[in-house]
Parts: sequence; structure tokens; C-alpha cells
Amino acid sequence: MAPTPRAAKAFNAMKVLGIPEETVRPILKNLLKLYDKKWELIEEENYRALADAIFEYEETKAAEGKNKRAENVHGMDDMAKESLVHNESEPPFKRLRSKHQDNQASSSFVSSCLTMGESSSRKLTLGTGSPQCSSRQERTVLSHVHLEDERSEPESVSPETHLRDKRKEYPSTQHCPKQGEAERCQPSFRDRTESDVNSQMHHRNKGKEPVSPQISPRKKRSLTESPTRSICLKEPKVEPGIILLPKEKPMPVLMKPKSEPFTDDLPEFEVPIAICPPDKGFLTNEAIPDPVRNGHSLVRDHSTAETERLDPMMSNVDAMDQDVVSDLACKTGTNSELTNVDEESLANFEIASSPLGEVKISLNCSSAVGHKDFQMPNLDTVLKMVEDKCLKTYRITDPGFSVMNLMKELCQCFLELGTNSADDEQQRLTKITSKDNMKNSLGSNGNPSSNFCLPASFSNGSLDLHSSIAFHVPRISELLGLNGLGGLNHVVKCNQKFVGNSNGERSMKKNEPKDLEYSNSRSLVVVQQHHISLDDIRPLHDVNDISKGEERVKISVVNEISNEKYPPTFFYIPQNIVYQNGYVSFSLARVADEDCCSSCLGDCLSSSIPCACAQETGGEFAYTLEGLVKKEFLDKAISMNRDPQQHRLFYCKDCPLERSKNEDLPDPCKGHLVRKFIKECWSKCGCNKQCGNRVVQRGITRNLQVFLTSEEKGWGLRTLEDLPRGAFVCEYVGEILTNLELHERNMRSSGNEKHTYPVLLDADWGSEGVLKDEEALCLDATYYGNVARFVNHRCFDANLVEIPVEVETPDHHYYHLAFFTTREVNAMEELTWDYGIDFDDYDHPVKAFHCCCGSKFCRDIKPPKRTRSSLLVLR
Ligand SMILES: C[S@@+](CC[C@H](N)C(=O)[O-])C[C@H]1O[C@@H](n2cnc3c(N)ncnc32)[C@H](O)[C@@H]1O
Repeated sequence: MAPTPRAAKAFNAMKVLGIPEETVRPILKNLLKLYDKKWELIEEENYRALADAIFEYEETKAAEGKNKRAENVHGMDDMAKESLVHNESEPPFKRLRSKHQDNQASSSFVSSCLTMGESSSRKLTLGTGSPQCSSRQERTVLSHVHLEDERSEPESVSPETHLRDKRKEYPSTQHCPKQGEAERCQPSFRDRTESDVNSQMHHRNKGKEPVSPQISPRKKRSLTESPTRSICLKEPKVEPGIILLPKEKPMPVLMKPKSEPFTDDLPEFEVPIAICPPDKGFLTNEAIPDPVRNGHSLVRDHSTAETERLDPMMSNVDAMDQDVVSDLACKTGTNSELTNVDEESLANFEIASSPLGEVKISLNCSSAVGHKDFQMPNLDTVLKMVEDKCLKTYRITDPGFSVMNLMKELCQCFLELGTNSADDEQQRLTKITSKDNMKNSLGSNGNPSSNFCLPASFSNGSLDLHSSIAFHVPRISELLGLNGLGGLNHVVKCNQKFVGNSNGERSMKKNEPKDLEYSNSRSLVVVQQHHISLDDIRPLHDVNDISKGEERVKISVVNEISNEKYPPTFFYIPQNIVYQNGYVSFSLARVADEDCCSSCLGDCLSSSIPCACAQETGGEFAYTLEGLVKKEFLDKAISMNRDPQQHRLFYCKDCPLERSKNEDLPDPCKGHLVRKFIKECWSKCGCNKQCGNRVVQRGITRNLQVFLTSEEKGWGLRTLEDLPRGAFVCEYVGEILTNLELHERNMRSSGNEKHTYPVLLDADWGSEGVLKDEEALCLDATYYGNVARFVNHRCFDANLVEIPVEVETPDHHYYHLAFFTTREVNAMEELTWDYGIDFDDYDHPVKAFHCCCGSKFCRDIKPPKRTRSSLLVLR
């Protein structure tokens, strides 16, 4: 298959460097995989990442070859060896880079290559270019391999501009002020030991550089492709944001690229978890603030030295002009996510604010959740996954919803509520005027009886509970507005580390939950934690009617096998909904006269001459007067499923399905059945709602039941009434996704979460040229769906068959997928359809499962493994 324009462009860019397509192709493929198909990262800086990866690959190959030759030359005298090294030939692109490097040691390109392991000694050995290479040659390299200003288009930047920009940019991005220091600052990445990394991290944390190890200067990373070869990766650009990733964790050497928020614009909070009251308006008249010096008179005399002695963190706090510190770490997470992990250390949600109202939010995920092979995921992917979870869990339907916006909102609310508290103290704050009050609140035994964490404050080095509350730090729940979600479990487990008093006492011990909702303190912090059970926030199914009244008939749920009362939760929808990018137009204006029967009246089926709507089915309606699919039509649909090779298969030139799996180098199309559509009358038609050519659009009319099967297939669907052949049972309803969106969902979901409920809407892909991504649609009923999501698979002789039905849209990108019975079905029989899956195709979007359909034609029956004894017999 021809490469996509983007791939072709990449090939061309490399060709200019003398790198042939055959070399580029496998490396590009790998890079795309590693970068999650984020082309921008590859195209950035004139394909720098790609060029780097190729160079690195070539180098490794060359080094391997050299090692081998070195073994062979063992025994040669030194002169002979040296001359061999110097005369060694290299591929042209390698040479170009070496020259460039020698001359441009201060550029980020060189620095990043140094980072990857181009020590100067290696350069001397490997490099063939002269440091005085012609400027013309150098420019060629620069314009094709080198870097432009991050924000400008590669083509629009001249090498000169580039150099200028780079020189400007260099000191801040590379932290190597002088050329000569480049190698010292950026030792060979490959050669770096863990302690090197740690010491670098340590240095970084101490200095002006970003706090988080992930917010590191741009550098390339090596992702081992095979034990002997590595690919060079460039870390994507960081974006401004507010999430901080955990500090002081040694950076794993092998990491996937990720984009991260850069937090330089926020104040440097060395104390990881601190909440500091703003300067003004937070003190009662018992502690009158001095607006000029500092408002925090209550603790003004708390000596820094003493604090430092008690807790080294305090020195940093003082540096920030903060005088009250609570270290608060409340875990958040859903019950399901908390299982199998140490609940105490899942995650710490931390908010810090400065007296100027700057807010820093940090979420520390404990290593207890991950395992020793943990690799930093791509932040974009994490955000997308969270967004997906939010979309399905909280019924957020706004396609513009994003976690980053949520975080910004959180910041804003934090500031708003914190500021409002000064104006509206009475409403917001609870005064606690004595230690006794606190004791009372804690209960006689001091045990917690409610769900909140309590911070501490200090006065003269001791916990001061006498003064009135000054600063209301909003509760996390207020900020997140989670109270609105019915059934939330307000359980708080706080992980507190409060600063001790001058007697060395700690105001609260770690993990000691307290009973107070509010406490006095100018640094009052009340954080509420939600252990949210999925079942608390997702709708529980009604066993009497899983559709909750959305269908015309009730659909009950029964389990005669185990105690599990309900199927896993999902949102019941009676009609498809568009997820995001899918192009579905229901515009009446698009339905032309030939696509409807505007002059009809009453029931089209009773008319002697079939109307325009029957044209789709060869001038005859597909339905009988009884509302069943006619025999010929049904037979054909069944035969297509049972014997697809006997029917017309369409092979796309540029298959959207394959493209969604690998956009750049897609596999050839595997073929799509060209199916026959039923066209139903619709709004623009003149007939009435009772017209016999409107069956699917009326929805479910049969008595159905969701039940737990006994054959390890999970839940299934059955009929409670006898059904004739050709009867409409239900439509397959779900979210309308593009194939790309489905593929992305699958890539994001892990293991068991793989989408098990998608169907492809490819019945008419053959009628058009190349389909755009937004036109290649599928239905995913994983989160939103109807009863059809319970219909299990049966190989070949299923009792349901799917038929594409056109209702609103004359174009067939989008259509309804309707299930009709293939034969008479008795009451209580399970309803099944043939998913059409190839059990050997592990690439299929439906998660692989071992088929238990019980059909004698089952395609998943593997030939029995030959035992030793059977082999003996066969011989
Ligand atoms: C569309 S869902 C069907 C409903 C599903 N049984 C449930 O409990 O929600 C598809 C999934 O059901 C299971 N399944 C369906 N047909 C099956 C079969 N013949 N054998 C085994 N598992 C089956 C597989 O786990 C498959 O991924």
C-alpha cells in the first residue's frame, strides 16, 4: 500500500539526507508506535526525532560491526588499528551529522545527542567530518535535520534564524551555559548510572530548575528495541499546566515520551504539601494582621531555626514567607481502583497556596499502585483515560470536557472560595474557640466519627486552637462539586504530617483521622475524601426493567445462577448517540425527494404501487404486512453471514479500518461484505407513523429478558415469547464512533477493559471512493447501549441476523443495525448472532474470547493437541 502523505513527506525529508526509504520505513513504524501515532512529534523540528532514531540505529549497527572487526583485528599493531578506525566509512547521513555536531556543540540537537551517548571520545573515534566543514554543507544539515524555533513551521525558518533562536533559547533549555560544559552537563545518557541520574535530579530539585523529574529539559531517551539496538527518542514539548508529578523519584532510564505541564510559572514550593493562608482578611481581631509586614501575627514569632530543627521542611516554608504549614495528604480514588493496592498510599492530592493567592495543585501517585516495571505513561494518554472515565462515570456529555480545564476550574474555585471566605466568614467558617471544643468534636475517646481531616496551626510554636478561624480553605469536595452526585460515600482517610510544635509534639499523627469538619486555624484546611464506589455513582440497573422505561416494553434482568444481581453497569440508551468526531447528519434537507415518499398517505405497504422508499430494496418493500422481513431478503442476509466468500466483498484501496490500526503504513484491506439495506419511511415521507415500512424505528416490541448464561458467556439476552422467522428483535445501539476513536479507546483501555461491544458500520464502504476517517463509523456499546449489547455470539447458526437499515440518512456511512430472527425462536431461548469474528485475528477490535457458543459449526474449536501417545499411534 502506498504510504500516506505524511509518511511520504517523512521519507522525502530523510531522502534529502541520503537515507533510503527502506531504512526509514521500519524505524518510522516503530517511532509511530512509540509516539502513539503522534505525527507532530515526529515532524517537529524537521523530523529530528526520526533522523535521531535512524542515526542511533545506524550507530548501534556500526558499533556492533566495529566490535566484531575489533575482535578480528586483535593482534594487529596499534598503528594499523588506528588507521583502520580513521578510514572507516560511514553512511552519508551519519557523516553529515557528525560534521554538524562538531561545529554546533551548543545547539540543542548536539546536546541532545550528547545526552544520548555521543561522548566526545566516541565522536573522535567515529566522526569523519572535519570541524571546518563548509558552511554550505552545514546549512544543508541544519535545514533538514536541525531545529527551528519551537513554534514556527520548519519550512519558514531559515538556518540563520534558527541559529539565532537556538542561541537565545539554549541556556534556559539545556542548562549548559557554555559550549565546553555541554558534555559535563549532559553526560552520555546510555553511560549514565542511576546515581548520575539521581544526583542530577537532586541538583535540579535544589536549583531553579523544574521540581519534577519529569519536567526536565528536553532530552532524547533511548527505548530499547532489541537487546542490542536502540531507538533515539525526543521528549515532546512540555506545556504549561498545573499538575505536578512526583518529585525526587529517580527517572527510569527507559521511558516513553510524554508531554507534561511545565510549572516554572508557578512559585517554587519546595515543601511538597503546604497550605498557606493568604495575607489579608483571614485573621480575626484576636490576631490583627500587619498588612505592611505580614498578616500572620499569630505565628510571627515562631522561630525559623526552631522550625527547622523540628522539621526541615519548615525552612523552605519560611523561605516562602509561610508561617503555618499543614502537610496534608488525602487519598482519593474509586473503590474499584483501590482494590489490591495499599489503600493508605494510593494517591495524595495536594494543594498549596501562597499569600498572593497562587495555587499549586499536585497529585502524587504512590508507587504502591504500580509495579517494579512501571513506566511513565504519556500524560496526554492519562488525561484522555481520565476524561473517558469521567464521561462514562459522571454522565458528562460536553465534548469539550477536559481534565486540564477541570484542573484550571479547580484552581479558580480554590481561589474564589478562599477569597470569598474573607467576605463571608459567618457562613463558611466554623469557629472553634478552645481546645475543649476540639476535644468535644473529636468525641470523648477522640475517635473519629465523621469524615474530615483536620490540619493544625501554630502559635508560638504550639498548636493554637484558641484563636478564631481565619482562612477557609475550600474542601476538595466543594471544589469538585462531588456532593451533587447522589450516593457518594464520604469516607475520609487522611494522611497527615503536621509540623510539630516547639515541644517536639506533633499536632496530629500521620493517618490519624479526626472528627472535625472544621477547625480553627489561619491555615484551616478541611479536605474531604471520597472513596467513590462505581456502583454509587453509576446507575444501578432496575431488575424489573433494565431500560428504565426507555423502551416501550419492560426488559427484566434475572440471574438464576449466582448471587450477582445486576450486569456490570452501563448507561441504557434506546437510540444511538454520536460520541465526538463521527460525521452523522440528520438534516432533513439532505433527504431529497427521491429518498422519501412525500406524496404518500397512510400505510405505504397497502398501496398497490410501491413508493420511492422501496427502491432501495429493488422496488419491493422488505417487510411483509405482518412486519416481518420477507423470505428472500432474509435468506440473502443469512447466507452472507454463513458463506461470506460466496458474496460480493469489497476491498478498499485505502481501508479506514486498517488505517485506524496503523495510519501510516496500513495493512491491505481484508474485505467488507457489500450488504443489502432496508430503507424505511421517515419524517419527510407523507405516510403516517403506523406505516408498515416503519419497523425498526418503532423500537423493541417483543418481550425480552437479560439473564446470566450458564455457559461462561456472561450475561445474555433471551426472548420470553415465541418469535416467528424474520421478526425484528432489537437494534444494536451504542455510541457512534469513528474507527479511529474506537482504536484509540482500545489503546487506552487496559486488559479487561478492552471494548467488547463494538460493531463496524461498513455495510456500504464499497459504494464510495476513499472514506474519510470521520465517515468510517462503528458503534460501541461499552458505556452506552441497549439490550443488544447482551446478545452473545454463536458461530454460523445464530438465531439472529443483522441487517443494515436506513432511516434518517440517505448516505450509508451511518445506518441502523437491526437484528431479525433467522428462524422461529421459542420462548426462553437465548438470542444469538454471529459476530463474524475470526478467532485467530488477535488484532480485531473485539477482545478475544474463547468461544462457548456450543454450535457444531463453532469456528473456535481448535484441533486437539496431539499428545505424545497419539503421535506414537500416528507413527
Ligand atoms: C457483546 S458482549 C455480550 C454480552 C456479555 N456476555 C455480557 O455479559 O455483557 C460480548 C462478550 O460476551 C462474551 N461472549 C459472547 N459470546 C460468547 C461466546 N460464544 N463464548 C464465550 N463468550 C462469549 C465475550 O466475553 C464477549 O467479549
